[in-house]
Amino acid sequence: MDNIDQSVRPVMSTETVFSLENVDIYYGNYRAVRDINFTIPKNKVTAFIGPSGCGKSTILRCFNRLNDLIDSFRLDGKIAYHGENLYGSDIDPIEVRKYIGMVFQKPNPFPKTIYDNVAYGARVNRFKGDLDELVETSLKRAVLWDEVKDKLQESGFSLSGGQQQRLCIARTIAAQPEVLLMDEPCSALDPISTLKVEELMHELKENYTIVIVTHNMQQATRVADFTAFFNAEATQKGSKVGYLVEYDKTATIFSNPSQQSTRDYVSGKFG
Ligand SMILES: Nc1ncnc2c1ncn2[C@@H]1O[C@H](COP(=O)(O)OP(=O)(O)OP(=O)(O)O)[C@@H](O)[C@H]1O
Repeated sequence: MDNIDQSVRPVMSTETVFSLENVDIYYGNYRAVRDINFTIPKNKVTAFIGPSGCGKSTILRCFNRLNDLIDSFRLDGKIAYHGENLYGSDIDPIEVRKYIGMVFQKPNPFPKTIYDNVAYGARVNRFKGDLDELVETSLKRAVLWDEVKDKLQESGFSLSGGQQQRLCIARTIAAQPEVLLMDEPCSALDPISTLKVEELMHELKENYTIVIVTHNMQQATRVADFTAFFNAEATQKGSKVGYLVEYDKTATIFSNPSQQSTRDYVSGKFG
């Protein structure tokens, strides 16, 4: 088995946003991931890669406490956000989601106008500022403004898939989060839309910390500063448990990984 401890080097160069210490995640009696230790740096893009079922989405969803909505979910160990226990008894998961936004695999605009999609979170939070300005700034940051500025009152569904995904990113940004979690945000998009969302990530990381789950190796090399490779192994009970094999600069993971299983995965030998 891989020597895990030596290969999961902490990223020390920049401020840490999340740190995970001895994290185990369960769904009922089933342990989905085990012994996760690493940190997510601020204003960088971190990619999670690995074969299906190794726990990438499970871990991502822990960062904004989305798994709390699943009855059987349980987390052991600690996830800290800027040093504070994200699962502390005094932490309100709804507040957490204001700081840590999520963009999903399939674009999921609300059945509302383009404007109202972006303004939605601000209205819910009784935003006191200039709503028009917030909508415009968010659409500009999502690099969608020029394409929609003349049809803000049209339905979000009238947009193409790629535009809908950027609308969802604008909606997330409008809530003024610090972190953007993206769970395979391009898997339902055509190559041109994918490229636009990837370019967007480069721009957004100036202001946001981004964590992205992707099955697309090229995408990880294009967008991510750091990459975490997860794998899954069989347990004695016959189920599979996910674990972190290696975490490093993306260039290292793809060109000079320290673990053979990482090398095999990134070169397409399994997964
Ligand atoms: N709500 C749930 N209830 C029970 N088990 C779950 C639930 N969500 C995920 N799992 C299980 O946890 C394990 C990890 O799943 P997860 O979706 O996190 O993996 P993944 O690496 O993101 O997979 P993929 O790449 O296919 O999306 C899998 O065995 C999965 O079946």
